[in-house]
Amino acid sequence: MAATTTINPESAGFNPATKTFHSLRPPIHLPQEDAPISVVDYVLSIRSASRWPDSTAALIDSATGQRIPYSDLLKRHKSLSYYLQHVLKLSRHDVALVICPNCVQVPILYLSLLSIGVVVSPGNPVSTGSEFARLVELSGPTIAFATSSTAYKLPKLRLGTILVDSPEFESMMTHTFDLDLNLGLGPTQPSQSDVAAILYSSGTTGRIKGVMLTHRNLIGVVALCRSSAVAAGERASPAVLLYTVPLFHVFGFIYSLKSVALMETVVMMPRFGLDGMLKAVEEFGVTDVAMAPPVVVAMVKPGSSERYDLSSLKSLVVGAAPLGKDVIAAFKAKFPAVELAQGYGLTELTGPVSRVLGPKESKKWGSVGRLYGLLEARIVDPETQEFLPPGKQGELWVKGPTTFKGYVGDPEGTIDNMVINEWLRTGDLCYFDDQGFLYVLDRLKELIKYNGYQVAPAELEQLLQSHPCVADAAVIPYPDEEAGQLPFACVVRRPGCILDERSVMEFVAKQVAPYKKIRRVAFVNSIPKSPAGKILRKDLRKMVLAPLLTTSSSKL
Ligand SMILES: CC(C)(COP(=O)(O)OP(=O)(O)OC[C@H]1O[C@@H](n2cnc3c(N)ncnc32)[C@H](O)[C@@H]1OP(=O)(O)O)[C@@H](O)C(=O)NCCC(=O)NCCSC(=O)/C=C/c1ccc(O)cc1
Repeated sequence: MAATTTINPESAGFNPATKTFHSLRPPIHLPQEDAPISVVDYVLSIRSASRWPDSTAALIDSATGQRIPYSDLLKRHKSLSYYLQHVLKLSRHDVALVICPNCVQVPILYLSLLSIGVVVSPGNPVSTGSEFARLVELSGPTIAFATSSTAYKLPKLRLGTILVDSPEFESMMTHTFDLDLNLGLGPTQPSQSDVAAILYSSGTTGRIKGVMLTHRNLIGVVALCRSSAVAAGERASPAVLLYTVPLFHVFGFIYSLKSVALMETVVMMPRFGLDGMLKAVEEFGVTDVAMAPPVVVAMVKPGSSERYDLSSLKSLVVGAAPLGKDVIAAFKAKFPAVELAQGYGLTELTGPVSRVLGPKESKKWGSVGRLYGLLEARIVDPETQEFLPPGKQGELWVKGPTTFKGYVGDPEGTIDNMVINEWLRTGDLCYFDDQGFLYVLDRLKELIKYNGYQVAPAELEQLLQSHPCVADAAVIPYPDEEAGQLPFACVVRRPGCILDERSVMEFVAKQVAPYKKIRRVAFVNSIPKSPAGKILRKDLRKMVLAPLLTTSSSKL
């Protein structure tokens, strides 16, 4: 890390007077805040300035090869919007749950719901019935959109559940209604301050939280993504993107909007598999892939990708969790022509905060890039709350128009802890170097990242404690080369009870989505706690994990 004395604050974008980091990217202009436009109006206005023809493929289904050109996407969006508004009678502020794997219908559904002011609330289709019940309780949807393989898990809603993989849904998108192409939304026209989406994020308390994002927030991130595309320079042909990241989390959610704005072709894979992804890259000439670190780990394994022609590939945008330097080195050696662009983002900031841009910046191994144009940042000492200069580590705080509106049903409580004078506390331990590159070192908040998904230890601890043979339990992250971290349970058995590792894991697995499963168990005599009863996780990590790991304990 650079020493503070050698740092020129200006080259890091740091203002010593305000102790604030400013973006080094070109400024970005957003529409007037009171302009009556939705994020869809904004996306479509950018799209209409694109130089690519409407015959460009908007969406490709990797399994069937079905291609939907932009001309058709727009027609489908108009028809579906009409149907939702005039037949189903959905209106501004209604909430729609969307429980679907990645498929070509979802971006069209998002556009249509957002354009008529319906709040889109996407959830993970592998969640359990009780997890869905909690989402419904939080966001109060009137309708759900799901697939035939997920719908059975959803509670009954006022307007029921529409299956997006049904012939009926296809006809909602393709029926030629007597359309006034300008939908004439009148009073249903969303305003920028309206909530546009509720995304779900794991709370450290174990209760899932609904993160409210406004149309203004989404307009902000579409503008950020567009500025990156402009900075990256013109392409000879439209970019062909493949998302391995799910459309129900912020990374995939905002990418589905920005791809329409930039007229990118998106290849959809319903379920991730490395071979399926590489085959799709070869078959559809994919240029860019959005992914979480485990996919990079899989790609660098010897023999994993050699039989595919990946020459179309220009860049990988990697976010959702840290990427190890050894994996970056292996990737660079194996794919020297492919840019590995790390990014950093979080749901409460509508996704992107920083990213690496272009081949020169991608040489900064381990950095998650520079701040996006609309954002400011501070590095704050967690003990003293002092604002720190480049080269010093502290909690990252971020300010900008993409800061979320609040958590559903918790207007004051949680947001007050997270947002201080418009500054969002990220809960991540970071530093900026002398050129404004951001590095994420650790998480201050108690969350495990499994395959780029957040897992709250508290949620699993509550489940474990409900087992009749468990006297006490704590869950900590266990480092794993492929998944990043695994949920690891430390369990105190009740005297006289027989309880083994397998039964602990099965007990939890039955009640949670697969990514939250406990994947290792240790039996201990007690869980170290503070006098106030708080689990001393650092002590537990040292006590339980250090003997199990051959790597240095600083990695824990
Ligand atoms: C492609 C991954 C890395 C691996 O996929 P996988 O191999 O299918 O594994 P999963 O983790 O999805 O699945 C876990 C378990 O669920 C199972 N599963 C799986 N899909 C099924 C199924 N449809 N049916 C039934 N069982 C199943 C799966 O089999 C497995 O079961 P098990 O055998 O117990 O391990 C996948 O995990 C993944 O995409 N993770 C990324 C998550 C993600 O996007 N997180 C983003 C959060 S938002 C964020 O951080 C924003 C960052 C950001 C950064 C920069 C920006 O510019 C903007 C934003």
